[in-house]
Amino acid sequence: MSTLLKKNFKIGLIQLSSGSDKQKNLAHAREKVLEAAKAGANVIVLPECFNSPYGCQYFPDYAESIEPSPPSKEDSPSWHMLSSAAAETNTYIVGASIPELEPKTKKYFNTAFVFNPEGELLATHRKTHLFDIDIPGKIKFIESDVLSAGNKVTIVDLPEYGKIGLAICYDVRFPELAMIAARKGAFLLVYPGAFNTTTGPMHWSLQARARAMDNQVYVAMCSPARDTEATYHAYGHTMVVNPNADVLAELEEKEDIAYADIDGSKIDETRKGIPLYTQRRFDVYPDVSAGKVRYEE
Ligand SMILES: NC(=O)CC(=O)C(=O)O
Repeated sequence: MSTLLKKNFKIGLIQLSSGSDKQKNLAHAREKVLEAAKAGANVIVLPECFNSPYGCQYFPDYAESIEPSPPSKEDSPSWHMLSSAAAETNTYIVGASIPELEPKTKKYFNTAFVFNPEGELLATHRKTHLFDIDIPGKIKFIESDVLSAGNKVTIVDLPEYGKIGLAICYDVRFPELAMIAARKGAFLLVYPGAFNTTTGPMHWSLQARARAMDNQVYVAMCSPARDTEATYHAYGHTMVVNPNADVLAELEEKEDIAYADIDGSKIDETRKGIPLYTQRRFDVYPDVSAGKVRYEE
């Protein structure tokens, strides 16, 4: 058995097609979770903003409050759908993400959840790096016009399997989060994310493979399906990459589910062949996981 992963399992990533009707989005997401579980997935991932279209103009209307925990069904129907689907299917669900309204501060966040097979919430992650970019003539998107940023590295212990690192979309461009999670023992980094048709072809696969290669861990990136009628055109290409940076599964742009086997021996084999973990020179440069890190396990 692997040093990091207690038991091999199948991951299912749902490249969900969502529209403007939240109730329909939730019902549809639930159906797809049942489908993935029926196909044998033990850990199921949903994409960034699965209960709404992706765009700053939508966040306030679709936002839910998740405090106190558990929230009421009225305050957070998405939370309750994820919890009951996890319990019904006996799976772990990375239910990511939804716009969250923090009642106390009236701030909005882009928040992902992890539920266990009993339907209990194990962790939340608020997108830590907001998607503020301006590529002239191509795309301008300023998430910070509406959203506030989370402020921690999120590492979640799935008791049956081991630790995963969880972050959202633009977070993947900041290798520090991945390095910290991997050095704290994560075997898999999960990124629900909605790249677009400009940045997706440039960097989606490169980011996934780079985070996997640098850290010798599995990486799972889960996108919404592309909707060309929407204001934001998601790239799609949901993918799973192994610790040697090989792409194990990749979708196109339409709705579908990607499956991959997560095998602990592949991590050990990769790290034995190329032993980065014993060769780092922390006498020459600092270890980002050793300093003052705000993280949650
Ligand atoms: N949507 C995002 O948060 C990030 C993205 O599209 C990109 O980094 O490119």
